[in-house]
Amino acid sequence: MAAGALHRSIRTIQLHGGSNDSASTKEFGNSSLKFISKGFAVDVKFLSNRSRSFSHCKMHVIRAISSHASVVDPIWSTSHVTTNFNQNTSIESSLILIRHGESMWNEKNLFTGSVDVPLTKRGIEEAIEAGERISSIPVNMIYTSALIRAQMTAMLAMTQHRQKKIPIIMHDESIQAKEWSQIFSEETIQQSIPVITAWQLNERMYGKLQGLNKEETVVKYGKEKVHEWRRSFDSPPPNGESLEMCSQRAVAYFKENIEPQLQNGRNIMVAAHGNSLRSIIMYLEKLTSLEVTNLELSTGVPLLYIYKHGEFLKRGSPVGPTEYGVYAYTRNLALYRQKLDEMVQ
Ligand SMILES: O=C(O)[C@@H](CO)OP(=O)(O)O
Repeated sequence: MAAGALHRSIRTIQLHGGSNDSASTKEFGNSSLKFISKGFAVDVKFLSNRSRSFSHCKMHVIRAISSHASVVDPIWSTSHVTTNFNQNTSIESSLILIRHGESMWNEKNLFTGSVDVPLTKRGIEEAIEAGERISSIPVNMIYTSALIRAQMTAMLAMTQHRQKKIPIIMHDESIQAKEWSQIFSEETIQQSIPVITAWQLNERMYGKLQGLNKEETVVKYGKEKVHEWRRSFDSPPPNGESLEMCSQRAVAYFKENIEPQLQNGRNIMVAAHGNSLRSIIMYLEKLTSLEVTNLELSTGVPLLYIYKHGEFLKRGSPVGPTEYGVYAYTRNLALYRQKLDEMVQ
């Protein structure tokens, strides 16, 4: 990333990050400060520290290194990633969406929602197979929900990636967690992929249906009612979230956090859930509330979108690294794959 671009992005962090970026206040008396913010290791020098508020303090960014390692991806070093902060409309990036592999409650046919259940052996295999399918598609950053089934899926999928970078979960829950998970080798950072976890991408909260058997629920409440709870846009299950409510947090998160990364040329994988992804797909494909009722997502099947000119172009699901079709979609994908091929020779 060009230095100017990096500085602009840090300024954005100051403006929008504010208190979330809470640098350790005990360091405020110093004239300089190091901190990690939104995946950037930042060195700053304070020009004025009269304000006690971090977000209002005037500062000069001396150095900012991406701790979101693969943002500056060596394999992409001559590509658009280095030049894309100037709103270049030719920027193109890949977005992979993947619903987690089969979970232990999918297997038992129980409503799961916000309950944090792991993958079955089959789910693990699905995640690995998904990884093979996307193994030649660039991934610079990963977003997952806060739930283990999505996180397992992302991690297992990345074991198959030909780039061989290591996905590392970013811990932003406290200043200490941030400090204690720092990496001190730039080379190691470059070999890592940041994994951002966000509760907003969690499965819809299924209310009083959580833990109930789906078939038994149909017997008790009728097929129509249960279908309405499961697939309608705006009818919430008892005490739970409707798809619309789930969409209010998931799509808002996508727009605020993921879309800007795509706009900056970063290739993203999102590992999440049937309904949080349905709501995101509804946004990407501009589906109506009626159309989304027919949208079903299989476990462990990755979906590829190309982001270009502010539009999301659906590219279906890659079949595998040996399949040529998907890489012919765009020149960048073909070049990326070619570089991977050259690396193994
Ligand atoms: O139980 C759940 O949390 C979801 C996804 O598995 O089920 P449904 O398909 O009914 O939305």
